[in-house]
Amino acid sequence: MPLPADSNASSHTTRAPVRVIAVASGKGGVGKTSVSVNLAMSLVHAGQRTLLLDTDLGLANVDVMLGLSPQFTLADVFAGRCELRDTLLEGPRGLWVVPAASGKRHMTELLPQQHIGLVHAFCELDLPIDVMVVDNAAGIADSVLTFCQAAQDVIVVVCDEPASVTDAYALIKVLSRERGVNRVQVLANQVANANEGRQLFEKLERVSSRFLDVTLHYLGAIPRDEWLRRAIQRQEAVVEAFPGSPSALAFREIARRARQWQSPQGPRGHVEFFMERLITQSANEPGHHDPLRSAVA
Ligand SMILES: Nc1ncnc2c1ncn2[C@@H]1O[C@H](COP(=O)(O)OP(=O)(O)OP(=O)(O)O)[C@@H](O)[C@H]1O
Repeated sequence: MPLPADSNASSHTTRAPVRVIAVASGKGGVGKTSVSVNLAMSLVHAGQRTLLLDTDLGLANVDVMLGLSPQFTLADVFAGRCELRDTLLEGPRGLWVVPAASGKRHMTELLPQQHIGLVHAFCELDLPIDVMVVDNAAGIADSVLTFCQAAQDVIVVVCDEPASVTDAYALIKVLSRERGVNRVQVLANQVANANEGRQLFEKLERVSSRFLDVTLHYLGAIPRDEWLRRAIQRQEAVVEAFPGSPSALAFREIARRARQWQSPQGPRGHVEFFMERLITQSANEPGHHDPLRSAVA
């Protein structure tokens, strides 16, 4: 897959930092991948050059949801069979996708340095992108925490199930206490009405503000929508397949809000610091090396 013409041509320019949005949920099956895919696609519709990164190294499915057939995945990169740029796929309307690998259990057991190496390798890809949406695995594994910590914004997806709310709280708790994340966006999915979404948020907010040093923002709600299921069956984003459906309209509104987020004033942690630094540097600088390879060596 050829990279865009200017992907290696920024040795003298300083680019605006790429906005990195991590999507996580705690509990599995709440709609995290649907949110990642449709948020990324809505950002593309809004003219943002977007990369969708699937980091669910155990149960990847971004590529399946978009009907893409990867030749290489992150599993091949870690096994030394290809470079990170070889995994890049072009999805609908120029959305860039980096697929993970499904069913490779050992991929879930990577070392923290390898997660960080991966983050750095992405920075050095130097793709001309404005936004990177990171679809995380369910749970609170190290990889999830690292990608959320490295992102400027974290979206936690919840739905109206007790386990979803308690697992979302558990995720927010470790992000806040162990990784210094102090700002989280909450997105309610599969809601029956707007009230339900707001109530879900308030439930989480009440307990978080009491016990944690973190600010939760209500990003909004995506309705339970049969059109979204149909889109999944067609292996398309609902915003592409059924742009007038209730969930597609909601995703467009979420993307509009996400585009208005202020850039953070300063680096939040060392991973973010490195990301911002590396993204604004050229990949062609003398002494350029492949941090992913060093990290996995
Ligand atoms: N807004 C919605 N309306 C209707 N159905 C939905 C909605 N969101 C998700 N679903 C249903 O939930 C299923 C799981 O969604 P998805 O794969 O996005 O969840 P996930 O949290 O990424 O799961 P996993 O943790 O297994 O990766 C979808 O196949 C779809 O059928």
